[in-house]
This record gives sequence, structure tokens and C-alpha cells, in this order.
Amino acid sequence: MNPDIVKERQNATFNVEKLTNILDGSPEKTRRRREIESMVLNDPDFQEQDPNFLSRSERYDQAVRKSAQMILKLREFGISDPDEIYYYKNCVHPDRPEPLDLHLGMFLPTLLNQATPEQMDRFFTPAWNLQIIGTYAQTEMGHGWWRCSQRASCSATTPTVLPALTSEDWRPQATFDPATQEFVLNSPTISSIKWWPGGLGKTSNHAIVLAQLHTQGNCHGLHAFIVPIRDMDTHVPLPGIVVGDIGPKFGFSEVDNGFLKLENVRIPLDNMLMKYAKVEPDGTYVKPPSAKLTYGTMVFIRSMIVGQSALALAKSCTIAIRYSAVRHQSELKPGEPEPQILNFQTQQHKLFPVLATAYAFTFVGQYMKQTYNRISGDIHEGDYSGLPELHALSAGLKAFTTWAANGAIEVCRMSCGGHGYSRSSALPDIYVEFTPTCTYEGENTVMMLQTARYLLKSYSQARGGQQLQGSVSYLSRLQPQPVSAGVPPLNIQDLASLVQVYQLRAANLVELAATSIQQELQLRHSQEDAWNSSAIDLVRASDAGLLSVPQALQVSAHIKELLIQLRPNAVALVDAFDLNDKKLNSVLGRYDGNVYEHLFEWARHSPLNASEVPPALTIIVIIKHNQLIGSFFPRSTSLSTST
Ligand SMILES: CCCCCCCC/C=C\CCCCCCCCCCC/C=C/C(=O)SCCNC(=O)CCNC(=O)[C@H](O)C(C)(C)COP(=O)(O)OP(=O)(O)OC[C@H]1O[C@@H](n2cnc3c(N)ncnc32)[C@H](O)[C@@H]1OP(=O)(O)O
Ligand SMILES: Cc1cc2nc3c(=O)[nH]c(=O)nc-3n(C[C@H](O)[C@H](O)[C@H](O)COP(=O)(O)OP(=O)(O)OC[C@H]3O[C@@H](n4cnc5c(N)ncnc54)[C@H](O)[C@@H]3O)c2cc1C
Repeated sequence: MNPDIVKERQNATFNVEKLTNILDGSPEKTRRRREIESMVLNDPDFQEQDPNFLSRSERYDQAVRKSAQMILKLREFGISDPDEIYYYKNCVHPDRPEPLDLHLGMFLPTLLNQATPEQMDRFFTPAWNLQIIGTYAQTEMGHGWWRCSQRASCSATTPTVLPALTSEDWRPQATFDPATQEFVLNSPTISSIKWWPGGLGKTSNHAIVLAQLHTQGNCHGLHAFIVPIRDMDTHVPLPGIVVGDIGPKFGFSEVDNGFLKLENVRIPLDNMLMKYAKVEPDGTYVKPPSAKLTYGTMVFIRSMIVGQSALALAKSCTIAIRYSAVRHQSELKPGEPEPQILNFQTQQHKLFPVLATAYAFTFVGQYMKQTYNRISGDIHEGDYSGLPELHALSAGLKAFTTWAANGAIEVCRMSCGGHGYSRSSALPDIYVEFTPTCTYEGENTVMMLQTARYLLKSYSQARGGQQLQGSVSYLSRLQPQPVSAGVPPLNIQDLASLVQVYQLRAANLVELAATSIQQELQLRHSQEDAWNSSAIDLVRASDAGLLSVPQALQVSAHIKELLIQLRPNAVALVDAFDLNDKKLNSVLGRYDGNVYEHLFEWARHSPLNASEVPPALTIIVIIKHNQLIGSFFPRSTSLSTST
């Protein structure tokens, strides 16, 4: 054990285990989590080669092998609780998305939420047993999101064929053929090819495909269809299915994100997910109680991503803070030993806010999950009243927490200096695997605009005298104040006072956006144009804060005090996240703090070190021998064979 890190733990002023229990929810939950982790981390079937030294194809193969083992073991140990599956999976594939994520995270949940009992028997049971492997295909090459309701080409009352449609109007279509009781699916343009779905490229044999439903000559917008894409015995693509991998990406190396072109693919009537919307055998369309129920799985994953932001931050600051406790640099005072870099105020100012945010997001993630479970329970009972708030909250928190975490991971990486740039630190991997959360499941700006839409509606209800409930109740209680009204009193030591100032600021920003829309409406006479011209106000928190200059200075001084208070407990606070070394997989973030010897050991495994003179370098040796430096290069090939 590194002596610095031992001293850090001795100096801590609280019981780390108790805090871990609070983070987990209870001592029993901590015990069970550790039990699940040790099942995986001590299981030789999950031994792996360091993916940093593998090619993409090797990484994919290794991940598929581990995922298949995972499914067998989940079955063997009878683990079926979604939280427990999630823990298990995160230990099998720490920090790395894997080929079955879409099957577990979106295919199964979409069936649970949108399939009829008959469809559950036909699809969920085999999918649970991994005979069916599924993915979720919404995004297309040309469009990441849908707005059918306002388009001439697709409304409940408009005929399908309209003149003067551009190619962008053509999206994947599912047209009902009553003669055969089948839907015919087509991707009519290049831009309508499904693009990005995880596990689609090579792994899946089924896809939930989101396509425009056409029946009896009318288009009814986006609906979900279960489409078999590969033969269940041979895994070869079925007729009419053009499918493959989209190629290397920034990260997600283990995942076969794929493309899918549908060419007159026929599926039976009862392959449309019909828990809510229905098509009768004669082609009659039965509307769902809410068209937005089709988007339910996205709300589920958005809610889950809030907790993932917390986990990514917890990992990043554990690595950076432990490393900062064992790394020494410079001299604070001439002649004195080099201090731990964690003693530099600037280092604390980089890392302690990340640590605080990791804690805050952990609790926000738990709140989001509880809210999701409560409201989706109501929805299952037929009460849809909570859906708008759930949508607004999950979209806004997904965007806010992922943006914040994305930036903070990079702060942690840079705070580790050069070693943060090495893949051995794990920080580059955490970043590349996390950063697409800002894009997928709804691009963050688009999600912020969805939340703003809900806030503006709530604002106008509050101005109309309604008493609002839930997360927007502050809009009923607070009267937005113009900046000229002066600054509100603030006690920065008092949480209630801080919350009040935040609420007032939020109310002011909503009012600002509403005013902008009103002004733009007078200029542009179109609601949509006015909305777009106010989008910056809608999305971005204004630079005008609510604090006076003396208050801002007070905050700054208080932050410095807090840094000093936190310093003795910094390592203990990251220890409380209880991230097992194997799960963290970071040379810099090791629990024992023995960084340098393991950094050296790790580097020696680099494939470039497999031989003292790599084969490619023999050409240099040959060139030197023949004293050909500066001569015509292509001839070197024939020279090399002659030597
Ligand atoms: C035994 C149990 C077994 C279960 C197994 C579970 C086990 C789980 C365990 C382990 C899990 C394993 C790990 C999982 C890891 C998962 C990793 C996931 C990787 C993720 C990969 C990525 C996937 C994807 O990206 S999928 C594609 C996602 N795409 C999007 O998100 C597109 C975003 N676009 C949209 O949402 C929409 O197009 C839009 C909202 C932007 C616009 O839609 P539109 O209809 O045009 O809306 P608009 O006119 O603006 O608004 C109309 C009204 O509708 C309201 N509204 C919009 N959306 C929603 C919604 N989602 N819900 C409710 N209401 C909505 C909107 O506010 C408007 O309301 P208003 O009243 O009219 O104002
Ligand atoms: C790693 C990864 C995995 C994925 N997995 C899946 C999957 O399994 N299944 C699946 O279906 N999809 C998947 N996706 C696709 C993902 O859901 C989309 O990329 C995402 O929804 C964003 O859509 P887009 O790419 O079309 O971005 P665009 O919408 O084209 O965004 C580009 C820019 O335009 C801006 N913009 C767009 N619309 C508006 C607007 N209305 N107002 C203001 N600004 C706007 C955005 O803010 C952004 O800056 C995945 C993507 C990635 C990166």
C-alpha cells in the first residue's frame, strides 16, 4: 500500500462503510451488490485480454463470448431483477457498451411496455432465453428524430400519396396488405436506411423497427414493428433484408452498430406492437390513448442515463483524486519535499466540484428512477396524467447531467497530466464510451427544447392562475423579478436560501423565453418561427445571474473554505463509491495507490514490445546496410528480398 494513500485514509473523519450504505440505499443492498460483483470478478469464464491491445474484431468477438457467458450465468444464478442484471452486466463489461445492450436495455423493455399478452408469449419468452436477439431501430441515416404530426405527408386524415414531396419526406413505411394480412416494409430512399442501432450489424436476429404505418390509404405516423432480420438457424440475413456494420466509431468498439435497408419485407399483422394502437384485420386503425406511448422506451433509458452520468463521474474522480494523493510535483516552499498534487488549491478546485457533482447526480439518479417507476406504474394502470412531467424531467435531466459529466470527465483526465492521456488510466475509455450519451436517446439540445416546451406551458398555466404541482410548482409560487428589482437576499450557508435563489432564477429564465417568443411572434407571425428564433433563450441559462458582485465574491471565498474542509476526506469520499479495482480497471486509480510499478508493468504488455525489433523495422535495418537513405524508395522492396 502506498504510504500517502494510507495516511489519507487515516485522516478521514467519517465512516466510509456507512456512506457506502447510504449511496447503495441500505447495508443489505451493499452486501448484495458486492455479492453479485464477486460472482463476476472471481469467475474465470470472464477472464479477458486487455481490450486496449486488441483489434476491433477481436474486441467484438471477446465481448460476444462474455455476453453469452453472462446470459448463461444470469440464468444459472436465477438473477432476473433488472437492477441486479444491470450490476452484473456492468461488472462483466466495465465501462464498455456491449453487443447485447440494446437487447437488454431496449428490445426487452419495449416488449414489456408495448406488447400484447400474446406477443409476450411469442417474443418476450424466447428473447429472455436468447433465442431471439433483438435491437431497437429508430434512427435513420437522414433523420434522428420524428415529427409526423405536423407534416402534410403524414397525418391521420391525409391520404398517403401527396404531390410535390421531397425525398426527405420519405421515411421507412409499413403498409398493411389486408389480402395477405401482412405489413410490407420498405426503406424508400437512401436516407431512410436505419443507421446506428446497436447489435444490429452482426448480432441480432430481430429488430423493433419504427416506421410510418399506412393502412386504408392513410398514414398514421410512427409505430413499432417486430421484424425478423436473420434466419434463426443459420443467422444469414433474410430475403429483402440488407444489413451490416456501420464501421469504426469514436468508441463503442465492442458494439456492432448497424444499418438496415428494408426491401418489400413482409411481416404478419400481429408483428405490430399492439398493446395501445391497433390495426384490425380489415385494416381499420384504432388509435392509442396517447400517441407518445410509442416513445416510452426512450423515457426509460433517458431516466437510466441520469444514473449513468453519476457513475461515470464517480469513476473519473476516484481515479483522479487517488492519483492526486500519490503524485508529487514541484516545491511549494524551497527546500521542502514536493507536495502531493492534491494539496495545490487549483487541483482541488478542479476535482472537488466533480466529486460533489458525482454525489449530487447519484441522488438525482435515484430520484429519477423512483419517479420513472412511480409514473410508469400509473401508466400501466391507465392513468396517463404524469406522462408530460415524466417526459420533461427525464429529457431535461438526461441532457443536463450528461453535458455536465462529459465536461467533468475531461477535467479529471487533464488533472492527471500526461498519464491521464494513457489508456492505462481508463479515463480516455470512460470519455469515449460516455460522450455519446449527449447524442443518443435524443440529442441534448433537442431534449432541452422538449423540457422548455413543458416549462412554457406550465408557465402560462401558472400565469392563468392555476396552482401547479410537482417539479414546476415554483412557477405558481414565485413572481419573476426584473433585474432592475435588485438582488434577493442570500445566505450561502443555508441550502433553503440557495434553492430559493435557483427557483427565482429559473422562473426569470422561463419568463425571459416566454417574452422572447411573444416578441418574435409579433415580428414573424408564425409560432414555429418564433420558437426557433427564441431557441437560445429556451435552452441556455442566461449569463445574468441573480447575484450581486459582493454576493458572488462571498461565494468565491466560501468555495475556498469548502476546499480546505473537504481536503482531509477527499480520498475517503471517493472510497465510499466502493468501485472495485477490477471494475475501475485503472492503473492511476488503484485502491493501493501503487501507480508507478503497475504503469511500467502495463506498458510492457504493449504488443509493440512483443519483439525487440518489430518486423516493420527490418526495412530500416536493410536500408541502413545498403546505405540507401535518400535514394528512390520503391526499389527498397526488391533490395530487401536480395539481402
Ligand atoms: C424480467 C425483466 C427483464 C427486463 C430487462 C431489463 C433489464 C435492464 C437491465 C439491464 C440493462 C442493460 C443496459 C442497458 C444499457 C442501455 C444502453 C443504451 C444504449 C443506447 C443506444 C441508443 C439508442 C437510441 O438512441 S434509440 C433512438 C433514440 N431516438 C431519440 O431519442 C429520438 C428523439 N426524438 C424524439 O423523442 C421525438 O422525435 C421528439 C420528442 C424530438 C419530437 O417528437 P414529436 O412527436 O414531433 O414531438 P413534439 O411535436 O415536439 O411534441 C408533441 C407532444 O408530445 C410530447 N412528447 C414528445 N416526446 C414525448 C415522450 N417521449 N413522452 C411523452 N411525451 C412526449 C411533447 O412534449 C409534446 O407535448 P405537448 O403537450 O403537445 O406540448
Ligand atoms: C453510439 C450511438 C449509439 C446509437 N444507438 C442507437 C440505437 O441503438 N438505435 C437507434 O435508433 N439510434 C441509435 N443512435 C442514434 C441516435 O439516437 C441519434 O444519433 C440521435 O437521436 C441524434 O440524432 P441525429 O444523429 O440525427 O442528430 P441531428 O438531429 O441531426 O443533430 C445534429 C445537430 O442538429 C441539431 N438539431 C436537430 N434538430 C434540432 C431542433 N429541432 N432544434 C434545434 N437543433 C436541432 C442538434 O442539436 C445537433 O446539434 C445511436 C447513436 C450513437 C452515437
